[in-house]
Amino acid sequence: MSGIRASFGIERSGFRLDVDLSLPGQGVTALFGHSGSGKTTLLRAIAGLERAPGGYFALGDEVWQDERRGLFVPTHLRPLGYVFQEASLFDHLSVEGNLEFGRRRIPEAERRFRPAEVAGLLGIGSLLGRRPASLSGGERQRVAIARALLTAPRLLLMDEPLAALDLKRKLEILPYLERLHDELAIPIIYVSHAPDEVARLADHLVLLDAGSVVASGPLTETLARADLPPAFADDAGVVVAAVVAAHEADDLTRLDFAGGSILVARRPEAIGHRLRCRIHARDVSLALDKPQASSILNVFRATVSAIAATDTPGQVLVQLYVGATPLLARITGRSRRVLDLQVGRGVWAQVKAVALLG
Ligand SMILES: Nc1ncnc2c1ncn2[C@@H]1O[C@H](COP(=O)(O)OP(=O)(O)OP(=O)(O)O)[C@@H](O)[C@H]1O
Repeated sequence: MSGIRASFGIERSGFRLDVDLSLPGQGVTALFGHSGSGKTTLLRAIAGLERAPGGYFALGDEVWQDERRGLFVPTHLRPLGYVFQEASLFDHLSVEGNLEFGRRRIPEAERRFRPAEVAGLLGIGSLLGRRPASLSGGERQRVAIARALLTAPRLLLMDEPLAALDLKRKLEILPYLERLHDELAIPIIYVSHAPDEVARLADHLVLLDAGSVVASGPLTETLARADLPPAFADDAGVVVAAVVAAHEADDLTRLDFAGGSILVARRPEAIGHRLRCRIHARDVSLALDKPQASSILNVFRATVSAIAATDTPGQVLVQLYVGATPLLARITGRSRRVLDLQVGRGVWAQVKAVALLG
């Protein structure tokens, strides 16, 4: 399958969704934006639950909607799975009954997974005899995802599937979502307003603001942009793909990335394990000379590639490259002047904190 095309103009009182997107046909695409930016409306339009003149949607060469040709496949005939914030399970059926319901919705010839396989993937094999009312929020959500998968979807839509869960349940379910990502060849469109969730799971990122797309591109590249609207600069930071390279003395682990390595507090993962790290722009500071006596372990030679204003008076966002890896640093306008930072200039970047995303 090649990519996904989605083009919608949907008018509401005081709000207009206006998007024309080309998305990859595999991996996780995150729709990210503030409350009211139109994420759910876009997901509903993709599902065929919102209809407006001129709408177009295609998954590879399967066109589900092309209003100009009078084509509109109704939601129940679209091979998609939709997982909501709150799992809507049938309480009168056991977990197994709920899964069976999903499987029976489609003809035998179209079934792609066996219930045992899906139950294994989502770690719910021991829950099959239970009633949904006796499950935790995280378990219910895993059952809802399993049921959606048994309908053999060609596309999985997830609307803040973790938002109703507390942190402990969120952390419990994230590895299962990662497994979906790694083991299934089903594209997932994932709505979230939690930056860490997006940083951990997504491959492609769409930023929505007031119904419009302000950026759409590969996750690492898009997060590293210094020119995003100020509303997104507040929480600016990059995601770096790294691999566990060595466990060192002093309870440290060394992670290698394209262009360097970074030391973090000792990790349990084996050498060779891949991890994503998030480095916030506010945790990166810059110097012209290599800092000699510093408590900060991670200092990199870097080259300034862009400088942009933020909406915080007196602060700028600096994009730099450490080898092939971009970083962002949020510094004051005064520091920029004192250091005479210009595009192309070599600097030393000190990274004060690294968040490991598992
Ligand atoms: N049924 C509706 N009728 C009229 N306006 C609506 C309807 N549903 C949503 N809206 C409006 O459309 C806009 C976008 O809403 P939407 O739910 O898509 O945003 P969102 O980004 O998903 O927000 P959140 O993160 O809070 O879920 C909002 O201004 C909302 O008030």
